[in-house]
Amino acid sequence: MSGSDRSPLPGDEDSDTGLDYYDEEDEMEALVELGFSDSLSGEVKPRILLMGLRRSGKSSIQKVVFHKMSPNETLFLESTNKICREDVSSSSFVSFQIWDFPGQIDFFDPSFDYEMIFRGTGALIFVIDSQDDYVEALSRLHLTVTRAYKVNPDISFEVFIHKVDGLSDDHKIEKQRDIHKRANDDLADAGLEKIHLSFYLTSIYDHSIFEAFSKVVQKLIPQLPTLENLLNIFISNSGIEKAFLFDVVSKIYIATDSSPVDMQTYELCCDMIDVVIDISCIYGEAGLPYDKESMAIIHLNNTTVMYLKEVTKFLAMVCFLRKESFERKGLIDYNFHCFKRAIQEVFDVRLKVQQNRKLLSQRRWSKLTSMSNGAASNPH
Ligand SMILES: Nc1nc2c(ncn2[C@@H]2O[C@H](COP(=O)(O)OP(=O)(O)OP(=O)(O)O)[C@@H](O)[C@H]2O)c(=O)[nH]1
Repeated sequence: MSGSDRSPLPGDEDSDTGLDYYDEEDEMEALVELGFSDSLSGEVKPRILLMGLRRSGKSSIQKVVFHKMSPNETLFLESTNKICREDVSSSSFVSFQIWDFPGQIDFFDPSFDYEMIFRGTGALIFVIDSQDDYVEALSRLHLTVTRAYKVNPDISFEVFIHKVDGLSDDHKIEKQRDIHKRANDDLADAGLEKIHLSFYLTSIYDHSIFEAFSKVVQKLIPQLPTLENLLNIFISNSGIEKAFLFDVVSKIYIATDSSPVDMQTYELCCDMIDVVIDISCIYGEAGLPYDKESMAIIHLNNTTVMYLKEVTKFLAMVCFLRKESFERKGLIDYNFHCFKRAIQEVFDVRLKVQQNRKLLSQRRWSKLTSMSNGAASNPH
């Protein structure tokens, strides 16, 4: 084969630049496709949409989870009448944009560019008020999901069956079953059974909303399997029963080991984080309430110990273990040290990838603007 008819190889002088250029463009396309880039601003953040009928509880969810608003204060929230965008960047792992939509969106309104919005979306949370009649909500859910899926089939569709605080346990399960069945039947009738909807029972009056949000956010972390593996290795080497990696600011857990999570354990973790921050604020030295030295041990009863340790500026590991295992604290601390170093590496790689993507995005944007300027100055 002559040099001219073979495909260029990565060692060839010219092809190197060609391949680089191709990769860059390709990666940008992929990023925009996957919804990880706001190509105009150069920002690289997954976008989470909060949608649903009026008064279903969207703004309350956002305020309680990300602004520490107390649930009772949400009674005074005014209706949202335009899209509210917010950046959530407490740690490198919990970094995304939330878009809170007004209740009534008209997909036929030409000023609402839903194609652009869905193209850049990682997760769409549809909130249904479980205390209200949900027939209209279900038809809106169907319309929204089918429109979004056509534009971007990679979106995670999350349905929050919300305000379940007013319902008995039996009633909650009954509602979930009914909503699940009707929503999936509607999709099957439209020949779209391949669309997967995840359902959560939520309320701002307990921890369920934080737990549900944790699961939504985890799906947007590409490194999740690595984090879970590291936690699995850490707990099995240290005799620990359950471990979580928490974002201390939002109390969203970004990963846990592969054993199942129960609500009570999750609530205890949230309470422990609150206690640590509160005590540190009241009795700690001036400065940040959470830093490299942050650590807490709580003996729950005669058999279980909770152990919290700082991992990074915004992340804490909270774990549960038996008292006998805690007697080997030296071994746990050694394993924790290795775990922390590994997390730091994952963290650094992620940061580098994010910076590179941002750079690529900005470079591409300036290339596009210089091309359009050139076209404007040269009409031929
Ligand atoms: N019982 C109960 N009430 C809730 C819950 N979440 C929100 N609410 C109440 O629901 C009402 C409406 O909440 P909003 O957050 O304003 O609803 P929204 O969906 O943003 O409304 P629009 O901006 O009009 O689209 C408020 O009075 C909240 O206090 C919940 O989990 N349980």
